[in-house]
Amino acid sequence: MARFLIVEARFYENFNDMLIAGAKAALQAAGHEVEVLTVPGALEIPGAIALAAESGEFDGFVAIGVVIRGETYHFEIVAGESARAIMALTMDGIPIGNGILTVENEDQANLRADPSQKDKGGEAAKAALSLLSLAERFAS
Ligand SMILES: Nc1c(NC[C@H](O)[C@H](O)[C@H](O)CO)[nH]c(=O)[nH]c1=O
Ligand SMILES: CC(=O)[C@@H](O)COP(=O)(O)O
Repeated sequence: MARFLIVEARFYENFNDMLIAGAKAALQAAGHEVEVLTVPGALEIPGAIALAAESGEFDGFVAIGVVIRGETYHFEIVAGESARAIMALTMDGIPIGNGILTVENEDQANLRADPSQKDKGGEAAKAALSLLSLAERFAS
């Protein structure tokens, strides 16, 4: 059994609840323990994962959030920088599944968040599980 931390940016509650349900279901179906940590926005997710990884309390992470395009360049910053920083942590060997939706509107978010439709939360959890298996396989 491994310990997973879901780090969620609680910006759009209803979509987050669905993404978290999908992620939890996938992790618990695989027999793992899950905790959820909440941060304000997607830009805070990588920093929170870095701090939690440093603690050594968790074996893997799932980033959950929703970024919906607004009127300004802010969308590109939040979507791009959160993904870039998560990728940087992954390249340091931290198993992370990225379940941050970056969408044009709420309809797109709903379709992707719903566990009975695209289930992107579950997909991100499975990606984290896959990276954790690789980390264990290649551990020296
Ligand atoms: N616009 C969205 C944000 N913006 C907030 C930032 O993530 C961050 O919390 C703020 O800039 C303070 O550092 N966050 C989301 O998760 N989703 C958005 O659509
Ligand atoms: C992530 C975004 O683009 C959005 O939440 C911010 O909206 P705006 O660009 O209209 O300030």
